[in-house]
Amino acid sequence: MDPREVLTSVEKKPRLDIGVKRSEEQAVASTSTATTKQKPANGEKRSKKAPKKRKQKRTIPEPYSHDDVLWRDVRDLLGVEVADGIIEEGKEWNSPFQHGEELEVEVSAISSTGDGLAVAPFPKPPWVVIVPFTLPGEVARVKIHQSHRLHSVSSLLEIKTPNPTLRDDSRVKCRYFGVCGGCQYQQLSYDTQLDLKRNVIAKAYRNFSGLPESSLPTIGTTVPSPLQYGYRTKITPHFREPPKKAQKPEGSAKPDWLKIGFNVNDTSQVLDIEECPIATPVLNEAYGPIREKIVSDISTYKRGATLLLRESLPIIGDGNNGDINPETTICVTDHKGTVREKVGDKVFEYPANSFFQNNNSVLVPLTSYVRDAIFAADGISDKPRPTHLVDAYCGSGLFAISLSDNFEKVVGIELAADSIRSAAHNATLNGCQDKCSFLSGDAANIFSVVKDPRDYPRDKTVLIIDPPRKGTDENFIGQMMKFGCEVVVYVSCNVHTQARDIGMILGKETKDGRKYGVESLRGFDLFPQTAHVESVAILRLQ
Ligand SMILES: C[S@@+](CC[C@H](N)C(=O)[O-])C[C@H]1O[C@@H](n2cnc3c(N)ncnc32)[C@H](O)[C@@H]1O
Repeated sequence: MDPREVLTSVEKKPRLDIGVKRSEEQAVASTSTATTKQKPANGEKRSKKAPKKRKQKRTIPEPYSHDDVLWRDVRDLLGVEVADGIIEEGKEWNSPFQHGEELEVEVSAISSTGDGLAVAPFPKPPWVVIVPFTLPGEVARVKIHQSHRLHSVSSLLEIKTPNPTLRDDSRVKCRYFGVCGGCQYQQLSYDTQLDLKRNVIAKAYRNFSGLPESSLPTIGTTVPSPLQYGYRTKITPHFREPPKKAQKPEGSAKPDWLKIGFNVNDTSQVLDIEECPIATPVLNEAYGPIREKIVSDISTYKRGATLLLRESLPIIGDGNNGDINPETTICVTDHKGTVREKVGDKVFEYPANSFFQNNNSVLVPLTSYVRDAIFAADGISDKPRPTHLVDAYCGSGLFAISLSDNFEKVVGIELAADSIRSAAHNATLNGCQDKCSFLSGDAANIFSVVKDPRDYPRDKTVLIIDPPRKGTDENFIGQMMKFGCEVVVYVSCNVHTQARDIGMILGKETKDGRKYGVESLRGFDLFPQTAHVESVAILRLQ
């Protein structure tokens, strides 16, 4: 069954007291963090009593950003024709709500950003209210705190009628859930989370690829993360600078103004957080003493700071120290330190402040899936077996090195100088330095390096693209089409820019007039309990 059907067409369910009790607690937290009555966070100017009518910023969101994705969902929920009609009349900024207004709404859908979406109740004009931490079918009391184009953002005061089919609050493992902006889905079953993520991919391709549904394969079920809590190997809690009139803290007690943690949902206020259940146990153990040290040293900080906690295998001597006990891990906090991690039988070292995937438990399933998909046609079609691998946006060499056993020659390219140094070092660490080379520079430069078909025969070459959230660009895609290798794997942490790029790729032809088709498309859950999804598309020349 299409997960959307489960999640958007929910019959009314009887009110359940258990849901009400939790939401009362949550209401205290949500109201206390989202209204102007609350003391401002450290370093922020105290706002005077909020005016009833706030000047509304009329900003159109950056394409493919979080706000743009939300906007598409708002437009879909109102109905594209209705929304476009209001835009034509120039009334799309006329919010029917006052700042601070409280009302009851019925949530009818869940957005790709993980928020509940409700249509403003009659007699309000067509308008959407965004209600965080709620599910389709739930009736909630909310407080409006911002208005944008055809929608207003609210904070949740109380869930009056929970959706008992989807919600089970006993699943929630974090005491900050419902206030912290980190997780959206702890109240859901893990299967529902995976279904929702599949639906996000479907919507992204509908909204951003420009491709007819018939040109895409059925989107596969989302591959689960082996760990659903305790998986994050990196966290970056932060705190703000002490307020000017801050008293020197007495003894070891943490002053009230000092909040060390993550942002309150949808705000820039810091929520004081003592533990994070999605982070690994090693990070949580290290975090308590780190917090205590900050409290005792706080008078030495003139500014705020972002902490870094990253799980690592111990590195002894030059790092080439043979067998590593995978059970023993440490927490690296030095931004300039080195982190060591094992993925399957490969070892990776990288600078603590550089990019590496944050959920180690799912990296073997992810890299094995990519390998199996690349060789899926082997022995079935008359095409030659791939022998050469080009890893664009290679970071510290995760894909290049993990898959190196399956190829004769591998090349990676990466913009960040320290990551590319690590990739070369990792090739040596794993004994594949003779077949792997790594180049520093913009990803598009790789095509001038692999252009000689004697070095990289097109029919035996695979290209992996794993760009940052903004996706790749026209220059890269143009050169990739001229290169025209047999298989392309596009891995992305932002399925919306991936959909845009794949739409572009499918609209172009290689030099010899061939086109790519999408052979498979599915999500990987690198971020359980959150609305994020990693999307993997396999493209093959037709
Ligand atoms: C999502 S990460 C993927 C890294 C690697 N594939 C991995 O999984 O560990 C994207 C990488 O692209 C790099 N990057 C960003 N812009 C780039 C560009 N124009 N050319 C090459 N690399 C780039 C970033 O530094 C980052 O390491």
